[in-house]
Amino acid sequence: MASNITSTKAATLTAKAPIPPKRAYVTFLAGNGDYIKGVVGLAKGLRKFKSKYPLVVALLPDVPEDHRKTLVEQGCILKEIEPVCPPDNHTQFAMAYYVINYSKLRIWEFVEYSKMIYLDGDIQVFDNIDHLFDMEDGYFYAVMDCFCEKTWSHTPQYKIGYCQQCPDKVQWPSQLGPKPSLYFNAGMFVYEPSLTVYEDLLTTLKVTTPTPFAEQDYLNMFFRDIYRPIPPIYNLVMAMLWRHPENIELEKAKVVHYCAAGSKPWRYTGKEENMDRKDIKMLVGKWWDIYNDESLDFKNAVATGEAEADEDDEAGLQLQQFFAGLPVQHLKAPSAA
Ligand SMILES: O=c1ccn([C@@H]2O[C@H](COP(=O)(O)OP(=O)(O)O)[C@@H](O)[C@H]2O)c(=O)[nH]1
Ligand SMILES: OC[C@H]1O[C@H](O[C@@H]2[C@@H](O)[C@H](O)[C@@H](O)[C@H](O)[C@@H]2O)[C@H](O)[C@@H](O)[C@H]1O
Ligand SMILES: [Mn+2]
Repeated sequence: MASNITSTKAATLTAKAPIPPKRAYVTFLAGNGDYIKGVVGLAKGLRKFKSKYPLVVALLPDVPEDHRKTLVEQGCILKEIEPVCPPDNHTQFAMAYYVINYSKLRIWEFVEYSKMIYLDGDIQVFDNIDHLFDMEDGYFYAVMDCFCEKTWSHTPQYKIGYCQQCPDKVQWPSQLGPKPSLYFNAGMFVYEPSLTVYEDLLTTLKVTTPTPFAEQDYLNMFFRDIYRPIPPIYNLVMAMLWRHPENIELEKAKVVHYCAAGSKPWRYTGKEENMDRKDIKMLVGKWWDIYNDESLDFKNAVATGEAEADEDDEAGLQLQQFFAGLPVQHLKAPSAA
């Protein structure tokens, strides 16, 4: 009898126990090429800095079995997604392969998670960033991009030398209409999965003409009203090092985005423009240190019983100070996105 009472009581208690909101990092993997190395490196970097949350990998059907096995062995949670194709159009994407990046939109369907941080496979973390999950709900958080690379040569801002990183250097001419809204790099962002937003994203995409930066342009348009910039230490877009060094504190970078041409560590030759810089060589070396560190392999980390992440309160405080300094228009209530 006692066991029944116990089990009934336990069942009642369990039924009432609130389910804590689930959080995870998420990245995107397509093809059978070498981006697998980027994702393995990212999984090991998150582990090195004791993140409390798992890494989900949204992968396209063309990711081969051996790559999937490697990811599972590194403790990743695999979720296969169907490709998302933009409307037929003859847009010249900044990089031809950007067309596959629309498939990133599938991560809004991962509603088993209340909040996720998306990180490109060519990103590495160099500190614990779990505190970003505690930012106020209802906004889309990401780091502002730069318009100065020739990948932007198709845009009016590039043509007149305007960049949001230094808005006073070249004034936006009124004859070009309103100044462009703040624009984020879509290699890293903090978002909340939602089926209604997911359906809206896919429906709106059907009637949106594709543009050179593919899903990055699309996400900037879609989330314009709830976008909140976060400090560049959370997504060091490599070109900032030579385009806007005054905005960068390299030693404080918690997230580095190897997005400049020739900067992918696993393909690095040092031959492309700017790739012979000392800071680039240092960042590529730091990426390889993590990638080659066998103690960070999942099987070894489990064996040594890695400790839980200890929240970095100082970083959370600095983030609040950053928001306090934001112009008022970025603090307005979120509209339905
Ligand atoms: O062949 C590819 C190309 C891209 N990606 C994924 O798509 C993301 C966006 O592409 P990329 O980072 O090369 O764009 P960039 O940030 O350099 O413009 C990558 O980080 C990967 O996560 C991939 O898995 N396989
Ligand atoms: O599909 C469009 C891509 O656009 C972005 O990359 C670009 C962009 O940031 C430019 O500003 C840089 O000049 C360039 O180097 C960089 O590759 C995202 O990082 C990537 O994830 C993806 O969304
Ligand atoms: Mn990238």
